[in-house]
Amino acid sequence: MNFDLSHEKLFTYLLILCSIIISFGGVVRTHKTTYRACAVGRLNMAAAAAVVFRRNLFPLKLGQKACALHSSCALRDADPLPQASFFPPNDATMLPPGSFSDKVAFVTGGGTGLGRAMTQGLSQLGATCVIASRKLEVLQKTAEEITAQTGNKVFPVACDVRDPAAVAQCLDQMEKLTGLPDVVINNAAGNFVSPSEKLSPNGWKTIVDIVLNGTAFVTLELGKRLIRQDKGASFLAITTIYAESGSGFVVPSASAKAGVEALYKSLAAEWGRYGLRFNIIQPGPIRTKGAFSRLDPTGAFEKSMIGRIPVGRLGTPNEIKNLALYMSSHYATWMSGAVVRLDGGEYVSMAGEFNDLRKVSKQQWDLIEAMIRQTKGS
Ligand SMILES: CCCCC/C=C\C=C\C(=O)SCCNC(=O)CCNC(=O)[C@H](O)C(C)(C)COP(=O)(O)OP(=O)(O)OC[C@H]1O[C@@H](n2cnc3c(N)ncnc32)[C@H](O)[C@@H]1OP(=O)(O)O
Ligand SMILES: NC(=O)C1=CN([C@@H]2O[C@H](COP(=O)(O)OP(=O)(O)OC[C@H]3O[C@@H](n4cnc5c(N)ncnc54)[C@H](OP(=O)(O)O)[C@@H]3O)[C@@H](O)[C@H]2O)C=CC1
Repeated sequence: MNFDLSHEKLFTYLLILCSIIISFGGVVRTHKTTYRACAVGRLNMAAAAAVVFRRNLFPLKLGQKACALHSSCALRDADPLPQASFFPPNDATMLPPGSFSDKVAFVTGGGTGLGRAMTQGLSQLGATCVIASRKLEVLQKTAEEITAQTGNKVFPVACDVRDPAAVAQCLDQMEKLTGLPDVVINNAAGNFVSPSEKLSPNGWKTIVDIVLNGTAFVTLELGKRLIRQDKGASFLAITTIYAESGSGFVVPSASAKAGVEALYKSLAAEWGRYGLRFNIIQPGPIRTKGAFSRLDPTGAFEKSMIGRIPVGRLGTPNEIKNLALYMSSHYATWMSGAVVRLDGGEYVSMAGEFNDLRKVSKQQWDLIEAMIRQTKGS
Protein backbone atom coordinates (compact mmCIF):
# COMPACT_ATOMS: atom_id res chain seq x y z
CA MET A 1 0.00 0.00 0.00
CA ASN A 2 1.29 3.50 -0.84
CA PHE A 3 0.84 6.00 2.02
CA ASP A 4 1.40 9.52 0.72
CA LEU A 5 1.78 11.50 3.94
CA SER A 6 2.67 15.03 2.86
CA HIS A 7 3.01 17.67 5.62
CA GLU A 8 -0.40 19.00 4.69
CA LYS A 9 -2.12 15.64 5.05
CA LEU A 10 -0.17 14.76 8.20
CA PHE A 11 -1.30 18.05 9.76
CA THR A 12 -4.92 17.38 8.85
CA TYR A 13 -4.86 13.80 10.22
CA LEU A 14 -3.23 15.05 13.44
CA LEU A 15 -5.94 17.72 13.77
CA ILE A 16 -8.70 15.14 13.36
CA LEU A 17 -6.95 12.79 15.82
CA CYS A 18 -6.66 15.60 18.40
CA SER A 19 -10.35 16.38 17.94
CA ILE A 20 -11.32 12.75 18.58
CA ILE A 21 -9.10 12.65 21.68
CA ILE A 22 -10.60 15.89 23.02
CA SER A 23 -14.19 14.78 22.49
CA PHE A 24 -13.46 11.26 23.84
CA GLY A 25 -11.61 12.75 26.84
CA GLY A 26 -14.80 14.54 27.83
CA VAL A 27 -16.91 11.38 27.82
CA VAL A 28 -15.13 9.86 30.82
CA ARG A 29 -15.81 12.92 33.00
CA THR A 30 -18.92 14.14 34.80
CA HIS A 31 -22.23 14.47 32.99
CA LYS A 32 -22.06 18.28 32.67
CA THR A 33 -18.43 18.33 31.52
CA THR A 34 -19.09 15.57 29.02
CA TYR A 35 -21.48 17.80 27.13
CA ARG A 36 -19.06 20.72 27.06
CA ALA A 37 -16.07 18.67 26.02
CA CYS A 38 -18.02 16.97 23.26
CA ALA A 39 -19.08 20.34 21.95
CA VAL A 40 -15.42 21.41 21.82
CA GLY A 41 -14.58 18.14 20.11
CA ARG A 42 -17.30 18.63 17.54
CA LEU A 43 -16.07 22.16 16.89
CA ASN A 44 -12.55 20.86 16.31
CA MET A 45 -13.86 18.16 14.00
CA ALA A 46 -15.76 20.79 12.08
CA ALA A 47 -12.66 22.99 12.01
CA ALA A 48 -10.59 20.13 10.67
CA ALA A 49 -13.20 19.34 8.04
CA ALA A 50 -13.36 23.00 7.04
CA VAL A 51 -9.57 23.15 6.70
CA VAL A 52 -9.63 20.10 4.44
CA PHE A 53 -12.55 21.50 2.45
CA ARG A 54 -11.05 24.94 2.05
CA ARG A 55 -7.57 23.73 1.16
CA ASN A 56 -8.95 21.34 -1.42
CA LEU A 57 -11.05 24.07 -2.98
CA PHE A 58 -8.48 26.87 -2.83
CA PRO A 59 -5.00 25.55 -2.10
CA LEU A 60 -3.31 28.18 0.09
CA LYS A 61 -0.04 29.74 -0.93
CA LEU A 62 2.86 29.62 1.52
CA GLY A 63 2.57 32.42 4.09
CA GLN A 64 -1.20 32.85 3.68
CA LYS A 65 -3.16 32.48 6.88
CA ALA A 66 -5.20 29.31 7.16
CA CYS A 67 -8.53 29.78 8.87
CA ALA A 68 -11.12 27.17 9.48
CA LEU A 69 -14.52 28.15 10.82
CA HIS A 70 -16.26 31.36 9.88
CA SER A 71 -18.68 31.62 12.77
CA SER A 72 -16.00 30.76 15.35
CA CYS A 73 -13.89 33.67 14.09
CA ALA A 74 -11.12 31.24 13.21
CA LEU A 75 -11.59 32.53 9.69
CA ARG A 76 -10.27 36.03 9.03
CA ASP A 77 -12.55 38.35 7.02
CA ALA A 78 -11.17 38.93 3.54
CA ASP A 79 -9.44 42.28 2.99
CA PRO A 80 -10.93 45.00 0.79
CA LEU A 81 -9.11 45.82 -2.47
CA PRO A 82 -6.86 48.93 -2.65
CA GLN A 83 -9.47 50.97 -4.58
CA ALA A 84 -11.84 50.64 -1.61
CA SER A 85 -9.97 53.57 -0.04
CA PHE A 86 -11.67 55.78 -2.66
CA PHE A 87 -15.07 54.51 -1.56
CA PRO A 88 -15.21 54.48 2.25
CA PRO A 89 -18.68 53.67 3.59
CA ASN A 90 -20.37 56.60 5.28
CA ASP A 91 -22.42 55.10 8.06
CA ALA A 92 -23.92 58.37 9.29
CA THR A 93 -27.69 58.65 9.00
CA MET A 94 -28.40 60.69 5.89
CA LEU A 95 -31.88 62.17 6.34
CA PRO A 96 -32.56 65.10 8.66
CA PRO A 97 -33.58 64.43 12.28
CA GLY A 98 -37.33 63.97 12.69
CA SER A 99 -37.85 62.67 9.14
CA PHE A 100 -40.07 59.90 10.54
CA SER A 101 -41.64 61.76 13.49
CA ASP A 102 -45.21 60.61 14.12
CA LYS A 103 -44.70 57.72 11.69
CA VAL A 104 -45.09 54.02 12.42
CA ALA A 105 -42.79 51.50 10.75
CA PHE A 106 -43.19 47.72 10.49
CA VAL A 107 -40.04 45.73 9.71
CA THR A 108 -40.01 41.95 9.25
CA GLY A 109 -36.77 40.31 10.34
CA GLY A 110 -36.03 43.55 12.22
CA GLY A 111 -34.15 41.82 15.04
CA THR A 112 -30.95 41.05 13.13
CA GLY A 113 -28.66 42.11 10.29
CA LEU A 114 -30.00 44.56 7.73
CA GLY A 115 -33.48 44.61 9.33
CA ARG A 116 -31.98 45.71 12.62
CA ALA A 117 -29.94 48.48 10.92
CA MET A 118 -33.04 49.80 9.10
CA THR A 119 -35.09 49.71 12.33
CA GLN A 120 -32.35 51.56 14.18
CA GLY A 121 -32.33 54.26 11.47
CA LEU A 122 -36.10 54.65 11.41
CA SER A 123 -36.20 54.86 15.19
CA GLN A 124 -33.36 57.38 15.29
CA LEU A 125 -35.32 59.61 12.90
CA GLY A 126 -38.41 59.53 15.09
CA ALA A 127 -40.47 56.50 14.01
CA THR A 128 -42.26 54.17 16.37
CA CYS A 129 -41.25 50.72 15.15
CA VAL A 130 -42.71 47.23 15.27
CA ILE A 131 -40.30 44.41 14.47
CA ALA A 132 -41.55 40.90 13.70
CA SER A 133 -39.88 37.52 13.25
CA ARG A 134 -39.88 34.04 14.80
CA LYS A 135 -37.42 34.50 17.70
CA LEU A 136 -39.06 36.70 20.34
CA GLU A 137 -35.96 36.84 22.58
CA VAL A 138 -33.84 38.18 19.72
CA LEU A 139 -36.50 40.77 18.89
CA GLN A 140 -36.86 41.80 22.54
CA LYS A 141 -33.14 42.37 22.93
CA THR A 142 -32.94 44.44 19.75
CA ALA A 143 -36.07 46.40 20.69
CA GLU A 144 -34.70 47.21 24.16
CA GLU A 145 -31.32 48.26 22.79
CA ILE A 146 -32.70 50.53 20.07
CA THR A 147 -35.37 52.06 22.33
CA ALA A 148 -32.70 52.86 24.94
CA GLN A 149 -30.47 54.39 22.26
CA THR A 150 -33.06 56.53 20.44
CA GLY A 151 -35.74 57.13 23.05
CA ASN A 152 -38.39 55.99 20.56
CA LYS A 153 -40.38 52.86 21.25
CA VAL A 154 -39.63 49.66 19.34
CA PHE A 155 -42.19 46.88 19.87
CA PRO A 156 -41.21 43.23 19.33
CA VAL A 157 -43.91 40.88 17.99
CA ALA A 158 -43.33 37.16 17.37
CA CYS A 159 -44.51 36.09 13.94
CA ASP A 160 -43.70 33.34 11.45
CA VAL A 161 -44.48 34.98 8.13
CA ARG A 162 -45.06 31.55 6.54
CA ASP A 163 -48.33 31.26 8.46
CA PRO A 164 -51.08 33.61 7.24
CA ALA A 165 -53.03 33.23 10.50
CA ALA A 166 -49.92 34.21 12.50
CA VAL A 167 -49.42 37.21 10.21
CA ALA A 168 -53.03 38.34 10.79
CA GLN A 169 -52.58 37.95 14.59
CA CYS A 170 -49.31 39.89 14.47
CA LEU A 171 -50.98 42.73 12.58
CA ASP A 172 -53.91 42.71 15.07
CA GLN A 173 -51.33 43.13 17.82
CA MET A 174 -49.64 45.92 15.90
CA GLU A 175 -52.91 47.76 15.33
CA LYS A 176 -53.51 47.71 19.11
CA LEU A 177 -49.98 48.90 19.91
CA THR A 178 -49.40 51.56 17.25
CA GLY A 179 -52.15 51.56 14.64
CA LEU A 180 -51.41 50.68 11.03
CA PRO A 181 -47.96 51.56 9.68
CA ASP A 182 -46.83 54.34 7.35
CA VAL A 183 -43.71 52.39 6.42
CA VAL A 184 -43.50 48.65 5.75
CA ILE A 185 -40.22 46.86 5.11
CA ASN A 186 -40.42 43.23 4.00
CA ASN A 187 -36.93 42.10 4.90
CA ALA A 188 -37.36 38.61 6.45
CA ALA A 189 -35.78 35.84 4.41
CA GLY A 190 -34.41 32.32 4.52
CA ASN A 191 -31.61 30.96 2.37
CA PHE A 192 -28.82 28.39 2.17
CA VAL A 193 -26.43 27.28 -0.56
CA SER A 194 -27.08 23.80 -1.87
CA PRO A 195 -26.65 21.94 -5.14
CA SER A 196 -30.18 21.83 -6.52
CA GLU A 197 -30.04 18.04 -6.92
CA LYS A 198 -29.76 17.82 -3.11
CA LEU A 199 -32.85 19.93 -2.42
CA SER A 200 -35.81 18.15 -0.84
CA PRO A 201 -39.34 19.36 -1.56
CA ASN A 202 -39.44 20.75 1.97
CA GLY A 203 -36.11 22.53 1.49
CA TRP A 204 -37.56 24.27 -1.57
CA LYS A 205 -40.87 24.98 0.16
CA THR A 206 -39.23 26.41 3.29
CA ILE A 207 -37.38 29.11 1.38
CA VAL A 208 -40.22 29.94 -0.99
CA ASP A 209 -42.64 30.09 1.95
CA ILE A 210 -40.52 32.56 3.92
CA VAL A 211 -39.44 34.75 1.03
CA LEU A 212 -42.30 34.81 -1.48
CA ASN A 213 -45.36 33.63 0.44
CA GLY A 214 -44.27 35.41 3.64
CA THR A 215 -43.84 38.70 1.79
CA ALA A 216 -47.17 38.19 0.01
CA PHE A 217 -49.07 37.34 3.23
CA VAL A 218 -47.70 40.42 5.04
CA THR A 219 -48.17 42.73 2.05
CA LEU A 220 -51.68 41.60 1.09
CA GLU A 221 -53.00 41.56 4.66
CA LEU A 222 -51.53 44.98 5.46
CA GLY A 223 -52.62 46.37 2.08
CA LYS A 224 -56.24 45.29 2.65
CA ARG A 225 -56.28 46.85 6.12
CA LEU A 226 -54.71 50.10 4.88
CA ILE A 227 -57.18 50.31 1.99
CA ARG A 228 -60.10 49.75 4.40
CA GLN A 229 -58.86 52.62 6.60
CA ASP A 230 -58.03 54.80 3.58
CA LYS A 231 -54.46 55.20 4.84
CA GLY A 232 -51.44 55.62 2.55
CA ALA A 233 -48.12 53.81 3.09
CA SER A 234 -44.73 53.00 1.61
CA PHE A 235 -43.82 49.33 1.08
CA LEU A 236 -40.22 48.27 0.53
CA ALA A 237 -38.97 44.75 -0.24
CA ILE A 238 -35.36 43.67 0.20
CA THR A 239 -34.47 41.22 -2.57
CA THR A 240 -30.99 40.55 -4.01
CA ILE A 241 -29.03 41.17 -7.21
CA TYR A 242 -29.52 37.58 -8.38
CA ALA A 243 -33.31 38.04 -8.35
CA GLU A 244 -32.68 39.49 -11.80
CA SER A 245 -30.05 37.10 -13.18
CA GLY A 246 -31.00 33.93 -11.33
CA SER A 247 -28.21 32.00 -9.60
CA GLY A 248 -27.22 28.40 -9.28
CA PHE A 249 -26.90 26.92 -5.77
CA VAL A 250 -29.53 29.28 -4.30
CA VAL A 251 -32.31 28.37 -6.71
CA PRO A 252 -35.26 28.54 -4.26
CA SER A 253 -34.09 31.96 -3.04
CA ALA A 254 -33.51 33.25 -6.59
CA SER A 255 -36.95 32.04 -7.68
CA ALA A 256 -38.71 33.44 -4.62
CA LYS A 257 -36.94 36.82 -4.74
CA ALA A 258 -37.83 37.14 -8.45
CA GLY A 259 -41.44 36.47 -7.39
CA VAL A 260 -41.23 39.19 -4.75
CA GLU A 261 -40.05 41.66 -7.39
CA ALA A 262 -42.96 40.73 -9.67
CA LEU A 263 -45.36 41.10 -6.72
CA TYR A 264 -44.06 44.57 -5.83
CA LYS A 265 -43.93 45.88 -9.39
CA SER A 266 -47.48 44.59 -9.99
CA LEU A 267 -48.88 46.15 -6.82
CA ALA A 268 -47.09 49.44 -7.58
CA ALA A 269 -49.21 49.57 -10.72
CA GLU A 270 -52.45 48.40 -9.12
CA TRP A 271 -52.53 50.01 -5.66
CA GLY A 272 -51.14 53.48 -6.32
CA ARG A 273 -54.77 54.60 -6.47
CA TYR A 274 -55.07 53.71 -2.76
CA GLY A 275 -52.07 55.79 -1.70
CA LEU A 276 -49.73 52.81 -1.53
CA ARG A 277 -46.31 52.76 -3.19
CA PHE A 278 -43.99 49.78 -3.62
CA ASN A 279 -40.23 49.72 -4.15
CA ILE A 280 -37.39 47.24 -4.08
CA ILE A 281 -33.74 47.28 -2.97
CA GLN A 282 -31.38 44.65 -4.39
CA PRO A 283 -28.36 44.52 -2.07
CA GLY A 284 -25.03 42.98 -3.03
CA PRO A 285 -23.02 41.07 -0.42
CA ILE A 286 -23.01 42.54 3.08
CA ARG A 287 -21.43 40.67 5.96
CA THR A 288 -24.23 39.62 8.31
CA LYS A 289 -24.19 36.51 10.47
CA GLY A 290 -27.47 35.25 8.99
CA ALA A 291 -26.32 35.48 5.38
CA PHE A 292 -22.66 34.53 5.61
CA SER A 293 -23.19 31.54 7.94
CA ARG A 294 -25.53 30.00 5.37
CA LEU A 295 -24.06 31.21 2.08
CA ASP A 296 -20.32 31.10 2.78
CA PRO A 297 -19.98 28.96 5.91
CA THR A 298 -16.31 28.11 5.29
CA GLY A 299 -15.34 31.64 4.28
CA ALA A 300 -13.83 30.28 1.08
CA PHE A 301 -15.74 32.57 -1.28
CA GLU A 302 -15.48 35.98 0.37
CA LYS A 303 -12.19 36.92 -1.28
CA SER A 304 -13.42 36.09 -4.79
CA MET A 305 -16.68 37.92 -4.05
CA ILE A 306 -14.75 41.08 -3.14
CA GLY A 307 -12.52 40.56 -6.18
CA ARG A 308 -15.43 41.02 -8.56
CA ILE A 309 -16.87 44.13 -6.84
CA PRO A 310 -15.50 47.18 -8.71
CA VAL A 311 -15.66 49.29 -5.56
CA GLY A 312 -13.42 46.68 -3.93
CA ARG A 313 -15.30 45.99 -0.72
CA LEU A 314 -18.47 44.52 0.74
CA GLY A 315 -21.40 46.79 1.55
CA THR A 316 -22.39 47.76 5.08
CA PRO A 317 -25.81 47.45 6.77
CA ASN A 318 -25.84 51.23 7.22
CA GLU A 319 -25.52 51.80 3.47
CA ILE A 320 -28.70 49.75 2.97
CA LYS A 321 -30.27 51.60 5.90
CA ASN A 322 -29.71 55.02 4.32
CA LEU A 323 -31.16 53.97 0.96
CA ALA A 324 -34.11 52.23 2.63
CA LEU A 325 -34.85 55.30 4.76
CA TYR A 326 -34.80 57.59 1.73
CA MET A 327 -37.05 55.27 -0.31
CA SER A 328 -39.51 54.97 2.60
CA SER A 329 -39.53 58.69 3.41
CA HIS A 330 -41.61 61.66 2.33
CA TYR A 331 -38.64 62.75 0.18
CA ALA A 332 -39.39 59.84 -2.16
CA THR A 333 -43.13 60.13 -2.68
CA TRP A 334 -42.67 60.10 -6.49
CA MET A 335 -40.84 56.78 -6.34
CA SER A 336 -42.95 53.68 -6.95
CA GLY A 337 -42.24 50.44 -8.81
CA ALA A 338 -38.51 51.20 -8.61
CA VAL A 339 -35.83 48.53 -8.32
CA VAL A 340 -32.60 49.96 -6.90
CA ARG A 341 -29.43 47.91 -6.97
CA LEU A 342 -26.85 48.72 -4.26
CA ASP A 343 -23.91 46.41 -4.78
CA GLY A 344 -20.65 48.29 -5.43
CA GLY A 345 -21.03 47.41 -9.12
CA GLU A 346 -20.91 43.63 -8.62
CA TYR A 347 -23.84 42.86 -10.90
CA VAL A 348 -22.54 44.66 -13.98
CA SER A 349 -19.05 43.39 -13.29
CA MET A 350 -20.30 39.78 -13.40
CA ALA A 351 -22.46 40.40 -16.45
CA GLY A 352 -20.03 41.96 -18.97
CA GLU A 353 -18.53 39.50 -21.44
CA PHE A 354 -15.08 41.14 -21.43
CA ASN A 355 -14.80 42.28 -17.84
CA ASP A 356 -12.20 39.61 -17.04
CA LEU A 357 -9.80 41.64 -19.16
CA ARG A 358 -9.22 43.66 -15.96
CA LYS A 359 -6.67 40.95 -15.16
CA VAL A 360 -4.59 41.71 -18.30
CA SER A 361 -1.30 43.48 -17.44
CA LYS A 362 0.13 46.55 -19.27
CA GLN A 363 2.73 44.39 -21.03
CA GLN A 364 0.08 41.88 -22.09
CA TRP A 365 -2.03 44.75 -23.45
CA ASP A 366 0.93 45.93 -25.56
CA LEU A 367 1.15 42.43 -27.02
CA ILE A 368 -2.58 42.13 -27.61
CA GLU A 369 -2.72 45.56 -29.24
CA ALA A 370 0.15 44.67 -31.55
CA MET A 371 -1.58 41.43 -32.55
CA ILE A 372 -4.83 43.24 -33.31
CA ARG A 373 -3.02 45.96 -35.33
CA GLN A 374 -1.33 43.27 -37.40
CA THR A 375 -4.73 42.21 -38.69
CA LYS A 376 -5.11 45.52 -40.58
CA GLY A 377 -6.18 44.87 -44.14
CA SER A 378 -6.64 41.12 -43.61
C1 LIG B 1 -22.13 35.45 1.36
C2 LIG B 1 -23.17 35.80 0.36
C3 LIG B 1 -23.57 37.20 0.26
C4 LIG B 1 -24.62 37.46 -0.78
C5 LIG B 1 -25.98 37.25 -0.21
C6 LIG B 1 -27.04 37.37 -1.20
C7 LIG B 1 -28.31 37.11 -0.90
C8 LIG B 1 -28.75 36.76 0.41
C9 LIG B 1 -30.01 36.37 0.61
C10 LIG B 1 -30.49 35.96 1.93
O1 LIG B 1 -31.62 35.64 2.03
S1 LIG B 1 -29.43 36.01 3.27
C11 LIG B 1 -30.47 35.70 4.69
C12 LIG B 1 -30.19 34.40 5.24
N1 LIG B 1 -30.84 34.30 6.53
C13 LIG B 1 -31.54 33.23 6.89
O2 LIG B 1 -31.65 32.25 6.17
C14 LIG B 1 -32.19 33.30 8.24
C15 LIG B 1 -33.29 32.30 8.46
N2 LIG B 1 -32.91 30.93 8.10
C16 LIG B 1 -33.30 29.82 8.79
O3 LIG B 1 -33.98 29.88 9.78
C17 LIG B 1 -32.87 28.47 8.25
O4 LIG B 1 -31.63 28.58 7.63
C18 LIG B 1 -33.92 27.89 7.23
C19 LIG B 1 -33.42 26.52 6.78
C20 LIG B 1 -34.09 28.80 6.03
C21 LIG B 1 -35.29 27.73 7.89
O5 LIG B 1 -35.21 27.12 9.14
P1 LIG B 1 -36.33 26.02 9.57
O6 LIG B 1 -37.68 26.50 9.29
O7 LIG B 1 -36.00 25.63 10.98
O8 LIG B 1 -36.06 24.85 8.56
P2 LIG B 1 -35.41 23.40 8.75
O9 LIG B 1 -34.06 23.51 9.37
O10 LIG B 1 -36.41 22.53 9.38
O11 LIG B 1 -35.19 22.98 7.22
C22 LIG B 1 -36.28 22.96 6.32
C23 LIG B 1 -35.90 22.07 5.13
O12 LIG B 1 -34.76 22.63 4.49
C24 LIG B 1 -33.70 21.66 4.45
N3 LIG B 1 -32.40 22.30 4.60
C25 LIG B 1 -32.02 23.13 5.58
N4 LIG B 1 -30.74 23.49 5.40
C26 LIG B 1 -30.31 22.88 4.29
C27 LIG B 1 -29.05 22.87 3.59
N5 LIG B 1 -28.00 23.57 4.01
N6 LIG B 1 -28.96 22.10 2.47
C28 LIG B 1 -30.01 21.39 2.01
N7 LIG B 1 -31.23 21.38 2.64
C29 LIG B 1 -31.37 22.11 3.76
C30 LIG B 1 -33.98 20.78 5.65
O13 LIG B 1 -33.33 19.53 5.53
C31 LIG B 1 -35.51 20.70 5.60
O14 LIG B 1 -35.92 19.78 4.59
P3 LIG B 1 -36.38 18.29 4.96
O15 LIG B 1 -36.75 17.67 3.66
O16 LIG B 1 -35.17 17.64 5.58
O17 LIG B 1 -37.52 18.39 5.92
N1 LIG C 1 -26.53 40.09 3.81
C1 LIG C 1 -26.47 40.06 2.48
O1 LIG C 1 -25.39 39.97 1.88
C2 LIG C 1 -27.72 40.16 1.69
C3 LIG C 1 -28.97 40.11 2.25
N2 LIG C 1 -30.07 40.21 1.45
C4 LIG C 1 -31.41 40.24 2.02
O2 LIG C 1 -31.41 41.10 3.12
C5 LIG C 1 -32.42 40.69 4.04
C6 LIG C 1 -31.81 40.58 5.43
O3 LIG C 1 -30.80 39.58 5.43
P1 LIG C 1 -29.64 39.57 6.52
O4 LIG C 1 -29.85 40.67 7.47
O5 LIG C 1 -28.36 39.47 5.80
O6 LIG C 1 -29.87 38.16 7.21
P2 LIG C 1 -30.59 37.73 8.59
O7 LIG C 1 -30.55 36.26 8.61
O8 LIG C 1 -29.98 38.48 9.71
O9 LIG C 1 -32.07 38.24 8.41
C7 LIG C 1 -33.17 37.42 8.10
C8 LIG C 1 -34.28 37.73 9.07
O10 LIG C 1 -35.45 37.04 8.65
C9 LIG C 1 -36.11 36.55 9.80
N3 LIG C 1 -36.91 35.38 9.43
C10 LIG C 1 -36.45 34.22 8.88
N4 LIG C 1 -37.46 33.36 8.71
C11 LIG C 1 -38.58 33.99 9.15
C12 LIG C 1 -39.95 33.61 9.24
N5 LIG C 1 -40.37 32.40 8.84
N6 LIG C 1 -40.84 34.50 9.74
C13 LIG C 1 -40.41 35.73 10.16
N7 LIG C 1 -39.14 36.15 10.11
C14 LIG C 1 -38.24 35.27 9.60
C15 LIG C 1 -35.00 36.20 10.77
O11 LIG C 1 -35.45 36.26 12.13
P3 LIG C 1 -35.91 34.96 12.98
O12 LIG C 1 -34.83 33.97 12.86
O13 LIG C 1 -36.14 35.52 14.36
O14 LIG C 1 -37.21 34.52 12.37
C16 LIG C 1 -33.97 37.29 10.49
O15 LIG C 1 -34.15 38.36 11.37
C17 LIG C 1 -32.98 39.40 3.49
O16 LIG C 1 -34.14 39.66 2.76
C18 LIG C 1 -31.90 38.92 2.56
O17 LIG C 1 -32.42 38.12 1.54
C19 LIG C 1 -29.98 40.36 0.11
C20 LIG C 1 -28.77 40.40 -0.49
C21 LIG C 1 -27.54 40.33 0.24
